[in-house]
Amino acid sequence: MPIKMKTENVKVHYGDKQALNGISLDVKERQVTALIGPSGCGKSTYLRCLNRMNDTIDAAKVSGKILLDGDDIYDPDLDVVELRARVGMVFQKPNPFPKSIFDNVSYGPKIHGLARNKDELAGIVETSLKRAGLWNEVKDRLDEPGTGLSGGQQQRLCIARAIAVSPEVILMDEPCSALDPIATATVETLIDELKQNYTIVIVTHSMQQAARVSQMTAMFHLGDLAEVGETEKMFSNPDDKRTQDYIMGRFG
Ligand SMILES: Nc1ncnc2c1ncn2[C@@H]1O[C@H](COP(=O)(O)OP(=O)(O)OP(=O)(O)O)[C@@H](O)[C@H]1O
Repeated sequence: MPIKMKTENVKVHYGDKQALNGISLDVKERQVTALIGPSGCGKSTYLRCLNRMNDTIDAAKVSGKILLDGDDIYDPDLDVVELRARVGMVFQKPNPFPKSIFDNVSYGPKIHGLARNKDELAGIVETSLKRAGLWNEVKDRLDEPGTGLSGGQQQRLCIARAIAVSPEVILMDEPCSALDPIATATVETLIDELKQNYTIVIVTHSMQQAARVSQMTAMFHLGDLAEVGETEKMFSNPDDKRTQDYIMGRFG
């Protein structure tokens, strides 16, 4: 698979504290890359580098190179709003807007001018909800508030919202941690389907989830990239002792 995003020697400081010590990692196109590692090792910080979400944290200073299709995402000519449409994000806690199901999904396409008229907009909403595996459950109540859905449905709504602006990459920060096992299984199946069209990077605390959904796994430890490799190998025969210890449950 070609490389979709490339990071070279990425360092992040929060004030005096260094959270990432120089991460060089390639994210392959149309694959799921899982970021694993003990709490506080820098997984979310790294994820936020990929669409410049760390810009929104005053104390955060990012250095190093971050490339999307070979282009520097810190290029001054690059529009960060555009970048975040290309590299979308789904958060830990489902966070639908306090608006209707329809408006939650149509908001992004509207502000990015992706639809020429109402019918086109409705088409984008339908396609996005279908891709997120939510259409059948909500098609008769698109005017109802998104916040009235179950947790698992809300998370799929947030995934539909991310998909609606036709992203190339979707970043997911522990997207199932607030969901029950059944909703988790639904979202995991969805992630597996989404990789046909999108490049996905997911932070997860669940080794089982990483093993189930990802093709590549990157193991972080104290701000370093301990090891990266094919998920199958990482979970059966890791090279790094820190990975072995972590997946055996010895720390974290
Ligand atoms: N906004 C912030 N301000 C200051 N320090 C921060 C901030 N966000 C994260 N950190 C620090 O940076 C380090 C890495 O945090 P990060 O959240 O990236 O780790 P993580 O691996 O995602 O952790 P977890 O698995 O617990 O979510 C931690 O020491 C954390 O305390």
